[in-house]
Amino acid sequence: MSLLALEDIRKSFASTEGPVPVLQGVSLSVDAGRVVALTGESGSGKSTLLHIAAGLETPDAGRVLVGGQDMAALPDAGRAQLRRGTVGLVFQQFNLVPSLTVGANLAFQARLAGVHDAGFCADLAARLGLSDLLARYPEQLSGGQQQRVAIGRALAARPKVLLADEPTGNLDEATGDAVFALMLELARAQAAALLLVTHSARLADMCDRKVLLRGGRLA
Ligand SMILES: Nc1ncnc2c1ncn2[C@@H]1O[C@H](COP(=O)(O)OP(=O)(O)OP(=O)(O)O)[C@@H](O)[C@H]1O
Repeated sequence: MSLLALEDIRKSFASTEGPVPVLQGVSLSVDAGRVVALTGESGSGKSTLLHIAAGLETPDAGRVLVGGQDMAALPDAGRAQLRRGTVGLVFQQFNLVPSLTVGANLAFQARLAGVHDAGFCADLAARLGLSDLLARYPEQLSGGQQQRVAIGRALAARPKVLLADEPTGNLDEATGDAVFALMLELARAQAAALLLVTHSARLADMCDRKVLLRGGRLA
């Protein structure tokens, strides 16, 4: 079954010259244990599509199904619960909680979802090279360290659907490759659906499928 299904998604943004269509009928599904790379040039609408998949933005038309459930058909509380328990997000703004340590940030999503596992969290921290930073606060981290915390926070909650927008964009090549491989390994091991945006053809080649967004449609 598709854990994530986007059906004929359309989205325009208002501008002074009138509405600008960004997504013009995008359909995409990601099955359990599969990793799909979303590519496309800057401004092609990749982040917009990911935000819609996450329920953070509403499409003008089309449906988003998570685990077979239509996001728009759920009441706000149900949508929030689905997002908390099922969907993991790694976005370009890392949205770490500034008042919490790295360790508490790593555990944050898992605690919200009611699946916190201290051992798994510690293992993730080690694999992400964060073990020595657990007592620090986000403002005391580099951009790449913050990015790894955001990835760890999402992975620690063992989401069934993981959406990631250039998740290794702030990391050097060797670190980025290792972190990318970890995301793929866990998604496959946990039978999660992973949809990620990447500008790297090399990283996209490591995924099960590559899709290209161009002219508002998937090519
Ligand atoms: N809230 C908004 N209001 C108006 N226009 C927007 C808004 N969000 C995105 N856009 C426009 O929609 C288009 C797609 O933006 P989006 O961020 O989805 O592209 P992208 O493919 O993720 O780009 P990049 O690779 O540079 O991150 C762009 O032309 C952008 O200017």
